Amino acid sequence: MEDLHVLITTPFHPAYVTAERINRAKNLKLLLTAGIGSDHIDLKAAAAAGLTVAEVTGSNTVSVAEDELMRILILVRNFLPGYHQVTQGEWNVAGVAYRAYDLEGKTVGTVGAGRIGRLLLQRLKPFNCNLLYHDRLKITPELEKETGATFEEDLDAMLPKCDIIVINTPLTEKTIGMFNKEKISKLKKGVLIVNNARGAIMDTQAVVDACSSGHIAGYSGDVWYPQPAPKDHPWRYMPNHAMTPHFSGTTIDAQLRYAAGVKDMLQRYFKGEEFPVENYIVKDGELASQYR
Ligand SMILES: NC(=O)C1=CN([C@@H]2O[C@H](COP(=O)(O)OP(=O)(O)OC[C@H]3O[C@@H](n4cnc5c(N)ncnc54)[C@H](O)[C@@H]3O)[C@@H](O)[C@H]2O)C=CC1
Repeated sequence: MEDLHVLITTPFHPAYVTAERINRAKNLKLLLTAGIGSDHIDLKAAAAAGLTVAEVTGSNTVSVAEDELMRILILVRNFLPGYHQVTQGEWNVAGVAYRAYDLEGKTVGTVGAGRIGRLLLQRLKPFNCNLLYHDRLKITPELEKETGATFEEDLDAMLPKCDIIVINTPLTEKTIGMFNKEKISKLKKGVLIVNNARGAIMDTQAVVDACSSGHIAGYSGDVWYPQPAPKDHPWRYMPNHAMTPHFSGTTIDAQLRYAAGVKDMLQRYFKGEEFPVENYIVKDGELASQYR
C-alpha cells in the first residue's frame, strides 16, 4: 500500500481502508470504489490526507432496487418456509399459508429515497401499496405524483405506520446503529424489514431479539456487520430471516457497469480530467453532503 498512487476497492469489507492504512500510504492520491457505498473507507482521514474518493454512482441502482422488490415479496409471501418444506420432503399448506399475505394494500416505507429508494418506489407503484418515504431531502413533486409516495419528515412518526420497511441510506455517522432497540420498539408488531444498505445501520443483537420475539416477522438483506459474516454470526441463526451474502449490487450487468465506470475514471485521472460530479465522495478535502 505504501507505494500506491491509486487504490481500487469494493465495498465488501467494512473498515478496510482505515486511517492507519491511509497515513502509511504516502503516495496515495485517489481511492476508487468499484460500486456504491464508500463507508469501508475512513472518509475523514482520506479528506485530511488530501485524497480524492469517488465511486461509480448509479452503477447498481437497478440491481439493488430489483433485489429489494424480490426480498419484499419473499417475506410477504412466506416463500422460504414453503421452499424448505419442498426440499425437506414435506407438504403442509396450512403450515405456510398462515403467514402468507398479498403485497397489495400494505404500507411500505423507505428510509432513504436516493437513487435506489426512488427506483424502488417506482417499481412498487404497480403493486398498489401505500408508499411512504423518509429522507433528508424531498423527491421532486413529479416523482411524488408518479409514485403516489408521501414524504414523512419525522422518521419516528413513519415507523409505526409501515408493514414493510426498506433501508436505503448510506452508512454514515448519523445512520450507524440507527435501528437500535428503541427504534425497533417503534415499529409495528409483525413488521418486515429489508436492508440492502449496510449491516451496521442495524444493532445486530436488537434485530436478533426482535426476530426471536416476533416483533420483526421477517428480516432480509445482503449486508452484514462484519463482512464476510463469520460462521457464528447470529443473523445466520435467527428465526424468519432471508439473508444472503452481499451480492444484490453485483449482478453481471452491474459488474459490467461498475468496471466500465472505474475504467472511465482511471482514464480521466491519467489525462488530468474531472470525474462526473455525482461520483465524488471526497474532493478537495470536503466530504459529500450526506457523509458530513
Ligand atoms: N447491497 C449492495 O450490493 C449495495 C448497497 N448499496 C447501499 O445503498 C446505499 C444507497 O445507495 P444509493 O441510493 O445509490 O445512494 P444515494 O446517495 O443516491 O441515496 C442515499 C439517500 O439517503 C439519504 N440519506 C443519507 N443520510 C440520511 C439520513 N441520515 N437520514 C435520511 N436520509 C438520509 C440521502 O439524502 C439520499 O437521498 C449506498 O450508500 C450503499 O450503502 C448500494 C449499492 C449496492
